[in-house]
Amino acid sequence: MTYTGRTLGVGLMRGKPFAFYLLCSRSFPRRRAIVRGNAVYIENLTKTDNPYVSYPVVRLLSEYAVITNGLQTDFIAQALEWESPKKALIHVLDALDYERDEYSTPRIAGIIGTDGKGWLGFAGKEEFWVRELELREGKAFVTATYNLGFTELEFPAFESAEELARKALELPFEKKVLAIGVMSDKKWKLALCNI
Ligand SMILES: NC(=O)c1ncn([C@@H]2O[C@H](COP(=O)(O)O)[C@@H](O)[C@H]2O)c1NC=O
Repeated sequence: MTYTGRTLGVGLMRGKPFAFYLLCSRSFPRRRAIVRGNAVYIENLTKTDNPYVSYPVVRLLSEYAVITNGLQTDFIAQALEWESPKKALIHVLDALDYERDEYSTPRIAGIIGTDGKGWLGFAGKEEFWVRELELREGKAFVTATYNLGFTELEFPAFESAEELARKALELPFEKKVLAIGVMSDKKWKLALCNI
């Protein structure tokens, strides 16, 4: 199995756009996800000065859901008030850049639209990209902080956000901590699942 760190996918299941966030962590496995209103936050439960391990991970807007591995979630959500998903990802990821930690951890970000569109972005030390994606039935486009690049997975079928989060937690990656599932089914459906 591969260690991918924070792993993020966007896809389409039975015509419904979905996103998942799989938090894998070697260094800070004691975390939890908390839902507050239209947002989800990751809270680190061990004492540390590391500024990157507690953050807003999901923000649900009327037309878009934003999911990322850092504080860029809220900046991207704000930028969507005046610009396209593609430009919001380019501007915010370029401005914030990769994390200044010992791994130069990339910032990753995903957006899904209620209309079935999807976007992924990646800001690493050596690599920067933003992709506008044609989502395909039963598949997910996925990226991660480490060792994955950009790939497309066959995603196991699910009926609900709860099942989506459970399936994300079954993906064959190392050191899984928790998963979050978001799908658009008339309104946003959101679920959390711990290992
Ligand atoms: N978003 C997160 O949940 C998160 N967790 C850990 N990091 C960063 O990545 C470094 C490596 O963490 P790990 O060994 O758990 O993969 C940490 O020191 C921290 O700077 C994170 N930053 C980005 O992914």
